[in-house]
Amino acid sequence: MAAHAAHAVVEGFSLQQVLAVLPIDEVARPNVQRLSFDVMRYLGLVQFWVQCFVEKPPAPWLQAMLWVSLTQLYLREEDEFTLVNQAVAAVEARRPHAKGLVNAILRRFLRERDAWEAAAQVDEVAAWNHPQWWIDQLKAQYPDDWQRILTVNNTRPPMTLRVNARLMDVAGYQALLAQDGRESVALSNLNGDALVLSQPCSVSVLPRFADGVVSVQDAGAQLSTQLLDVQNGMRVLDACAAPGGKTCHLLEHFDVELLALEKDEARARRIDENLLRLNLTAQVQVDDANLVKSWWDGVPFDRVLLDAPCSASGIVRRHPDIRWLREPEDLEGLAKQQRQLLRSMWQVLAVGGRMLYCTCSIFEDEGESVLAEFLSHTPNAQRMDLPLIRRVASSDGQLLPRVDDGLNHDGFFYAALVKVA
Ligand SMILES: C[S@@+](CC[C@H](N)C(=O)[O-])C[C@H]1O[C@@H](n2cnc3c(N)ncnc32)[C@H](O)[C@@H]1O
Repeated sequence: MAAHAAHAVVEGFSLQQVLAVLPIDEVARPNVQRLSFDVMRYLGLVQFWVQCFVEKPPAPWLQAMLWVSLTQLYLREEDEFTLVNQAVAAVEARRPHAKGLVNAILRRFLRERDAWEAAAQVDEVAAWNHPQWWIDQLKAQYPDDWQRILTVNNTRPPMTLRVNARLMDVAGYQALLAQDGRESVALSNLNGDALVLSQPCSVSVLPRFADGVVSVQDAGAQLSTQLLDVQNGMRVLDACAAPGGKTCHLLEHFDVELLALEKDEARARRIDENLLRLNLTAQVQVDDANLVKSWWDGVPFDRVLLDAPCSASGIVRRHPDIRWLREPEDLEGLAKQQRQLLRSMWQVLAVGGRMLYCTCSIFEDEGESVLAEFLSHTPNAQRMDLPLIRRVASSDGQLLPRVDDGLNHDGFFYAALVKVA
């Protein structure tokens, strides 16, 4: 199943889509997921090996079986002979004639591992497991940090929780987790509500998850609530709201009148589900934020959160297939959407009000460039300093993905704009 999933991603389907439709036995699902996600993190490497060391390219599914098996052998997390035997058994069940070939290639890897690894070092795609255009873009933008970013992108993500400030504080929730034998680390350097579990688990076993005491959300995403600078009683718009992570976090802190807009109806239902579980209230409306006349009653908003659709280049560790699905040309289309949304949302912001523009991208084309273009055409927009971002990221608004002590978060771009008279 993991080989089918890997092959489908190479054909252009997202892993999430594919894993939702493949006939996977529920007992096997967590392992299929793990194998599929792992192979995405090492796809450049294992494709390079198959290309270099397998003389005649095997059929697509067999190639994908080799990618999955080589990834697991490379990671050295399981007994290598068990892995080879199981890979061969899986091939035998579907393509009996290819069993010998797969057995020979995997055993050759075990014998020649050092040489295979050394060969991959001279190929950037194999060494960094990202497409060449992505590596080049990061090198140009972050000459000192590109290697660190790519390394973080290839790690398994932490399971980060947000404790519902209306019901409990982080220390209280850590105590509940400890009663169940679960260790966690508070990310108080970054955000007062965030903690990382030492071992990821299913939400169904998290204490009081069903009662809304806790949600799953990256610590970088949790910064939007502080950066929007909301006060009780304000009228707030979340213009691109699904699945509602940022909407719910805001409502866990403030009593505001909140409109959550979302273009995609199916995704909008997830905002409702989250509000219900967390016992919070907002007006959820399915609409295109750009069609201002169709949804706006003409009363300006004190705060607007614009969490725009983007390449998701900052959350690659959580969605390791993204890098293989995106094309460099996608960035211009996304930037166009972002510029359009900024212009539309500016119309509904009150004078003196604040808009927070954010994306989960680390590409300049979707952050600073979009903002510079907007500011050059909008004389009544003033960019605010964001000391919180400067403290943890030493830049104006670009948070790069990190896994240091106390700073474990995805990559985000944040910019706060005030509308002057
Ligand atoms: C980055 S996600 C938002 C994540 C959300 N803010 C959260 O924290 O859970 C962007 C969302 O914007 C929606 N979207 C894209 N274009 C839109 C538009 N023109 N109007 C409204 N929603 C839009 C997408 O369907 C997607 O759900």
